[in-house]
Amino acid sequence: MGVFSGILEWIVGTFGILSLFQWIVLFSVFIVYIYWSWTKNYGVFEKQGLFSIPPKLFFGNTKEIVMQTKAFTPFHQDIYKQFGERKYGIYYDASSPVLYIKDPDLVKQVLVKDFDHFVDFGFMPKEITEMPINELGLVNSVGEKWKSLRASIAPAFSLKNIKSIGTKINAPALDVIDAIGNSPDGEVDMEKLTGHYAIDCIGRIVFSMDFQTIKSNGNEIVTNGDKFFDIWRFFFSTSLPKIARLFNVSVMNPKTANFFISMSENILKGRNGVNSYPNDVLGLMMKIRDQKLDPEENDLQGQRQALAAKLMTDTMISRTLIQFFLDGYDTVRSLLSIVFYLVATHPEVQDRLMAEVDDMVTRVGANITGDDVKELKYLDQVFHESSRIGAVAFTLRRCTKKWTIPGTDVVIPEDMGILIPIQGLHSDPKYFPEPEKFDPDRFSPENKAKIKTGTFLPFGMGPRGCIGMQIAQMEAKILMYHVFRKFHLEPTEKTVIPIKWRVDHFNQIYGGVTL
Ligand code: HEM
Repeated sequence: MGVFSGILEWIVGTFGILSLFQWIVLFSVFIVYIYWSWTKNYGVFEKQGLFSIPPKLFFGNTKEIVMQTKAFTPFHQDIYKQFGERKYGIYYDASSPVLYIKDPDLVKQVLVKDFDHFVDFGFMPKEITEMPINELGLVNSVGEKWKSLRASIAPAFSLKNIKSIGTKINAPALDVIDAIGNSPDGEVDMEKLTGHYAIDCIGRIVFSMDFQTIKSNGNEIVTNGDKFFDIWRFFFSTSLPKIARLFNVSVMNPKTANFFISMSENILKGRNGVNSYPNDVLGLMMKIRDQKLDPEENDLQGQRQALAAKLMTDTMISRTLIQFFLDGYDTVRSLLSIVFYLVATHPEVQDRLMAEVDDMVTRVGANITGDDVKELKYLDQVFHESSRIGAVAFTLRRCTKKWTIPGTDVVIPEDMGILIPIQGLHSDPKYFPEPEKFDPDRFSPENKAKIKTGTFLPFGMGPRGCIGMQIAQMEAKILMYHVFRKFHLEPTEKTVIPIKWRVDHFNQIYGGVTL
């Protein structure tokens, strides 16, 4: 409603009250403009010899996703197959041609070697990325701003600086154990529970607070976290960025964004009054801001530390805090749901995993630390294999400096998107034989070394790879340890086997994960 009344206000404000004829002319011009701007790029790269999957009017190659007739994972696995043995080609994201890269060496080149040409994410057109209303931290930052921002907040995400992270996460993991134990019929919705766990981990790691999400079976944080993305806003803004910018339509649900902004600001205000630095991520960011970190001996690190202090304003701190909710909730919930689903449906894996966990229990009991986790080798294999099967479908970069596809004369212009098909690579039998099989031994120490670089990317790769990877892995592994220390999981009548994906969500299992 807001958009349409905005458009109407703008028209009336600009042109005054119009006659019916003028309305018809205006509407026709608008339709012709939309059609032209939508289709003007179709076929451009094909003339230079690149293969493409023929685009459908308005949808490009995304019709099944937009119409929700196919889930993200199988959709992207099929697209990957359609490119056959080609190393790259053109994929149409609605009206935009995107360079689709299949070859792992080229993937490495884009994400690491030639990173300077691909600094920005390509999930949103540049026009809307830079709108203040869409500015929610690192993910949305571009160019030099991103570089400085990432360098300044990196210490807050490193495990070295959160030494007690493992111990902190034991508390929410024990709450999960209680919730499973208290389930009256022995049936547990693991998807819901792992989501609550992800929120409580953020509370402990970032704020040293108990949000009590698990204990109270949900709260306002979960309700808002579930509403962060409005699909219509995303499609509207990415398909018609100029109009979205004109009418200030944000990609995120503004009420939800405001909820997290004011929550983060309030916690920070409360802390600013107290002259101490608790041992958590917020405490670390405050130390960076106040230049209270131990000085670095190395010159370069010292310079970075000084730069970080300059950038770490209160606004920056609260934006970074939101990042934890934005990126650390849904992702962790999805991955942990997949872990538990896959283990429950593969008893032989569960037996081996429980044997390893039991051995650790005799030594450390319920108080596992980050260092102990490193010794759980099979658990690590199970985690990696689950993240192969349950990875996000793709990641996107935007070309920030003209780039020539190696060995060709084809020039990729600034602002063009580059798609890295994570799920396609993970499901390619060339790199992962029998890809549909859940086989944690692919990641045994001897096999892991054989995995080709650029083919396994659950957290992306290179300077723009996932900054929360270590935290996410620790959260997942600690919970796996506690759950398999206490329980044996089995599918229920509700469990859909083999795995199927929901069409209305990026990465959730069809039928849920009731175990
Ligand atoms: C299982 C959990 C997670 C998965 C599978 C995941 C996956 C990813 C992927 C695939 C990317 C894109 C990387 C690329 O394109 O190279 C990414 C980026 C990012 N992730 Fe994660 N992530 C997870 C958890 C987290 C957590 C817990 C946080 C923060 C607390 C986080 C923060 C971020 C941020 C800030 C970026 C953007 C980095 C940048 O712009 O420089 N992620 N993540």
